[in-house]
Amino acid sequence: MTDRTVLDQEIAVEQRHLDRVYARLEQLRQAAARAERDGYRLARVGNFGALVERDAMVFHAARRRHVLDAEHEGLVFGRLDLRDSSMLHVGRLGVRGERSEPLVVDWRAPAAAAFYRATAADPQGVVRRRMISSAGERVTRIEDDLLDPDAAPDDLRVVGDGALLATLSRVTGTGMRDIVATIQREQDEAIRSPGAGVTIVSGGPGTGKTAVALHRAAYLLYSDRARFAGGGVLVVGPSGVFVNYISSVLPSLGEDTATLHSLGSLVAGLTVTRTEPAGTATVKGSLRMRRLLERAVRDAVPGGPTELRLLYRGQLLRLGRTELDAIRERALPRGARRNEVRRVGIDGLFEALWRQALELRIGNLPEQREFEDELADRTDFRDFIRAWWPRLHPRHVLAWLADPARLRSYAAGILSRAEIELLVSSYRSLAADGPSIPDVALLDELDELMGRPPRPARRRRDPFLVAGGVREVSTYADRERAARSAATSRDEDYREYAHVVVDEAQDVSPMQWRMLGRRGRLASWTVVGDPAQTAWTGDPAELTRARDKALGRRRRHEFTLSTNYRNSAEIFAAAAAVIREIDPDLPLPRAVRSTGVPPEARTAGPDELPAVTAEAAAKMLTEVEGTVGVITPVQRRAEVRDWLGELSGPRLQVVDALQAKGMEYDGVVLVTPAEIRDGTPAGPRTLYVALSRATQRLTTIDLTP
Ligand SMILES: Nc1ncnc2c1ncn2[C@@H]1O[C@H](COP(=O)(O)OP(=O)(O)OP(=O)(O)O)[C@@H](O)[C@H]1O
Repeated sequence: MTDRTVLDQEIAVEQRHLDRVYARLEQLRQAAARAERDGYRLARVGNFGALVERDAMVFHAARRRHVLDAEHEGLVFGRLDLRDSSMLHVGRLGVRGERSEPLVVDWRAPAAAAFYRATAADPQGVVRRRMISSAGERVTRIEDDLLDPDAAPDDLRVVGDGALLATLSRVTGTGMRDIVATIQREQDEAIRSPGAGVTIVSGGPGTGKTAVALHRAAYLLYSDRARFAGGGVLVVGPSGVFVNYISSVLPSLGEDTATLHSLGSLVAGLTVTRTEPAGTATVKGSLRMRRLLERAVRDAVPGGPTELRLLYRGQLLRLGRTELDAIRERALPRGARRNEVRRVGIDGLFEALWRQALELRIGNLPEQREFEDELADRTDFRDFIRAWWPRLHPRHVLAWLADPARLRSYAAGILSRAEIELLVSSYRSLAADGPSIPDVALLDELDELMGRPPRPARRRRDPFLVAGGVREVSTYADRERAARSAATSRDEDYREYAHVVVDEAQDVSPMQWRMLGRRGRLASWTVVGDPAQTAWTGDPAELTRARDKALGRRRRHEFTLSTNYRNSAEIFAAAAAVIREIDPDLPLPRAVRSTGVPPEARTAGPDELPAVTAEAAAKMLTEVEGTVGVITPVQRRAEVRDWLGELSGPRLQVVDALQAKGMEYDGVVLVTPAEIRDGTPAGPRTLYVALSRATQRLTTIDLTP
């Protein structure tokens, strides 16, 4: 028999199984819909037993239907033939046959772990591991690994080669793909690490840290749904571009309850995408900013009244700037929250005015209480209060920093002169540009420092109320539905996540760790990152302190990934050379795929740069089938976008070197790498990131010296 015939026969075997699975799925779908209808009918019987029964039925039916309805590209992707002659198929969800026999085992179930972990050295009872690729409902390809030849029966066939490499050579789409069919052993160990505590995953570029973080979120939701779907899983990435890129992975794994945010959108009501040069971001990320902001929130409102004048029973009551400042400062001892102690400030005014009225011996002076009521009724007094002690929103106070004199006075003695000037130049354009990503953590800090004006408590809707206001007794089904709807209707400012996943953690600044910590007080954590890629150039001890505080004293589990699945070996060699210059001993991952095409290095004079960039991008679009990223220094992004106007489209994206964090493109055109390297102290690391984004082709364009 030829190899081809054997392969076709084996494909036919798998096709029969897949047909059976799809037929069974259709049956289950119909049964689930029926059960859900019947379950609700049972509820109308109204006795307790029927309610419990209905509960169980609806719970299973509703959940099942939701899972079954999801689209399942590559539903079954693996098969294990075991030493004891049994066999199982691994897929995106578990499916049982009519006699409850497992037709597919969910990839997250313990029985499926061997699919990812077995090796020839440690076969874990697996004789043959088979990877099955399919398009829609058709099996297109199979690849086998014979892990335990001694235990293989004579008729066991082994076909195909290199499933992983075949997957890695696929073209990149606009969104990241799941890797569920080809998770590697070291990755699997991190994915299935215990749900409690802190799981820390590190590794160089392209080692699958993001992929691991997302598959881990899916794994946790599967392994303890009540806890993680109920409390919520928050996934945080560095930028909006990145969050967009990863947003389809969890849904493709059948999980749609996790909440994804970038560091610019974590605060309710904000969607900030503007990055800042690493130097400025480092200053804004320092814990010292908290002290600066503490000064700001205790300051007088810019443009606010500097004196209070009231005509009272023919006499002038007057408080000048010094008295007003003293009243404000007394009402705001350190730690007091400005929006919450407004009443104390107003009482201070009353007190000072009353004392003055006594001193002036105003005739017919009423009781102090009545005097205060009279003032409180007066429009001019109320207008004064609104101007002197307004309810402040964090963005109001941030806007105060646009005034260089104020900013300098808040920062004096806290930041160095050079640091202050970086802030002055950044905040000068705040009104025009809006806040940047590092500012979002400052806004969150201001929110905490100032507190919120007391608001009447909102009544919460009780998800367990059934018709007529009766509280449901048996609640499995409702809890399940409530958990799903909780994910969509969770308060924008929700802070009680059960698990927080932080990607690109090396770039989370101390101030950003504080912002994350506020949302993860009850959470276990998965933190993934690569210290070598950091743009943070501040005090490392400060960073460690802030991070440890956010993560708490929970037990830590550490994992390191060692294979670069993204870059061709040729491209990673160029990136490695840059990081080696500043860190010769850094352990680097191994790139497993070679294309034979080295990166192309071009140069251009300043005048030619626009044309050369456009030409290189156009060429790149013809050389690769998938996506092209044009990566620029932060300050050049807007102009490069203009240069490429006509080329822009779904396949081409222009990002600055900071937005490129975590991203992946088939082809990358890197504009003026020397400017990225030399621009800031974090330059070489930022360039290392930019150079390690491409899967197939890389072109660099530097200015001619
Ligand atoms: N086991 C795997 N099978 C197939 N593809 C994989 C596997 N692991 C990682 N990849 C692919 O490698 C690429 C890099 O993965 P990912 O973006 O998760 O790496 P990373 O470690 O987060 O990288 P970086 O630190 O550079 O941002 C992605 O395209 C991912 O799908």
